[in-house]
Amino acid sequence: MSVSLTLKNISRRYVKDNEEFMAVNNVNLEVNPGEFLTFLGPSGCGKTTTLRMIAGFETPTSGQILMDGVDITHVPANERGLGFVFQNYALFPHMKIFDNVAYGLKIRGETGASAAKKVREALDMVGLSKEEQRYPNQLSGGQQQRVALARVLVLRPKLLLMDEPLSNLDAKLRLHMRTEIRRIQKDIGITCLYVTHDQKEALTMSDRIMVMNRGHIDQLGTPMKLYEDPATPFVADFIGQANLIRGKLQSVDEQGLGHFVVDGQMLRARMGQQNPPAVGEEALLVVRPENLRMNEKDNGIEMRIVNRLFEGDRIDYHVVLEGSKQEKTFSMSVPFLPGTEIIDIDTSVNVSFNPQAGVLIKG
Ligand SMILES: Nc1ncnc2c1ncn2[C@@H]1O[C@H](COP(=O)(O)OP(=O)(O)OP(=O)(O)O)[C@@H](O)[C@H]1O
Repeated sequence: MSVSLTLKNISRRYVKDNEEFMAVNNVNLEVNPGEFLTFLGPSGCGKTTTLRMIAGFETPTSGQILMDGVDITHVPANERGLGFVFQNYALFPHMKIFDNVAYGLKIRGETGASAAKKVREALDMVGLSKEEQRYPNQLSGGQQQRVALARVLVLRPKLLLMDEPLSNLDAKLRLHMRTEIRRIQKDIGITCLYVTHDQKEALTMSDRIMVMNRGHIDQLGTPMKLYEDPATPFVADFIGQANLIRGKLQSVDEQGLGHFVVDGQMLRARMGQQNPPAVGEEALLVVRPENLRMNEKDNGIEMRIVNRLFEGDRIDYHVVLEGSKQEKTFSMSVPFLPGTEIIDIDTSVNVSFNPQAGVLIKG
């Protein structure tokens, strides 16, 4: 059983330092049944507040929340039938894993054989059937996190809400748990809303990502769409690494490529679909470090290498536009393969890219 969720013009106002501000500002969202949707953004952008309003722990200042078309805006949290997993997943240390998972059912008055069956099913979902007689401190951090998930899943929630559930785990375990959580969510087919400030986590786990910036949605889309066609400089910079190069859009040719002038030099790039600039306007070219090439001439611009970082599998060159008013350093990431030529700092190079690998946006 999976449900849809709709947010209609949801806002939340708070008072901070005696001033009112919008922590969440007019958010509209349709979450599809069975979807894994992530709220991504920097600290303070309103992710947690949005999730807490869906959970029923906060009341929106205005707007509506609908589950399968039914208005739940004012339904108390414990009547919404949702499961919430926090980053602090304190298990009861004196209770066996089985009892930790059974606890919620017991509170509801469900005990006996049917409750035990549900507990075993939940433990099975998270792959911990064999551990039911152990205590939390006998399990690894990742296993404990899965118990926390089982404890929520045993209640058969209609919707799973997760707020930074992996942030207390070490880096390696975090990577492993990304795959685990996604597998479990897919197996059950439950609709899931997930909060993180980690863009890699969002990219690898989500069906769609809602990028939040200062209380509003900057962009909503699939991970690939956000990466390839960012709507704003903020999204371009927050998702992956991006070079943002300022210039002016001179014209758009019959292939749909924008002709873009940067310090008197002409470059061609794809027009952004989400937020294209107008001809004659100042605009930004977004090009990823891995898409820049050296000395291939076509669609290139003269730059000077100012730094070089060896990263093992790649070399990261920092380059600047020679004699430009743009004092920014751009980044070019070149795979380090056998025979790769190493270029010295201070060398002038022609830095180019395939026009399809650059995108022009307003900014
Ligand atoms: N109860 C509250 N009273 C006043 N301000 C609040 C309250 N809760 C949150 N805020 C403010 O609202 C803004 C959004 O907070 P929120 O916790 O939703 O952000 P977030 O994106 O989840 O960030 P983080 O990742 O740091 O939790 C922040 O500026 C925060 O300080």
